[in-house]
Amino acid sequence: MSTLELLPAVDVRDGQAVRLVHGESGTETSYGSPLEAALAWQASGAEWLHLVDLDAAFGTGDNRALVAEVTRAMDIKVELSGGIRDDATLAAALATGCTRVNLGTAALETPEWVAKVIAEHGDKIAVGLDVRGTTLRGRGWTRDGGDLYETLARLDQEGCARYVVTDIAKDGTLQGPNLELLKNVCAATDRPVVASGGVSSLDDLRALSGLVPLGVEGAIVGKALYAKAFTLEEALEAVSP
Ligand SMILES: O=C(O)c1ccccc1N[C@@H]1O[C@H](COP(=O)(O)O)[C@@H](O)[C@H]1O
Repeated sequence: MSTLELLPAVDVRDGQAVRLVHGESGTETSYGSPLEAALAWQASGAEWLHLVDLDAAFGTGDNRALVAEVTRAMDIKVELSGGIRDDATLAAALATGCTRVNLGTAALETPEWVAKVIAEHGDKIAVGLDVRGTTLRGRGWTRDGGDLYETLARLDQEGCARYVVTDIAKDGTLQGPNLELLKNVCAATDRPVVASGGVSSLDDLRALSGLVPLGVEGAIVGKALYAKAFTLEEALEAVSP
């Protein structure tokens, strides 16, 4: 059986590594230098880094130079997201050498552009499906963007390689992942799914590992690592077969 991939998260706001609660602006807890955080996850054995420019996602500026510096400093694979919405921001993101980018708002607001870049870049493009219930949210999770399953069907048809599914109600809360949502998404698509939101314990990671046969490929872990609920080494051990 394949091993669940773990993607420690570094979300950057105003130059700092932060965690939010429910993705809401103003709920930040700061954890210092994004580069130091990323290097620490790499040193602890991470194979992936999930790196988010939150200011670009919220439209409150950007941390592009900093996320590019962090990406270039990594020897591991980087999934880069936040504010990648047009040719210029996509080109800049890919030029960092990241392994793939994660598109959120663009998949809701400019579907023709997203279909074009999926066709051009294949599995370098993932789409972030950030949901409340079954309603997608964009622009820093502040605006509704349509139905999850209708959008998923459209993106599947366009050849989207992978989805990063975040339950906003769980994100940053340490309440456990939404396993029902993940099962439902896996039932609706044959593409790999990266789970995001709510991981609080090693048992949560074991539960997500149990969904690997259904199509869950990986899990983003944020608050639990920063809050020291467990170490990354313990997490990697927990998901190893
Ligand atoms: O990761 C977060 O906590 C988060 C909170 C609020 C908004 C976005 C967030 N993260 C990620 O940002 C990208 C979407 O950016 P965009 O819409 O393409 O500009 C996506 O990966 C979200 O999961």
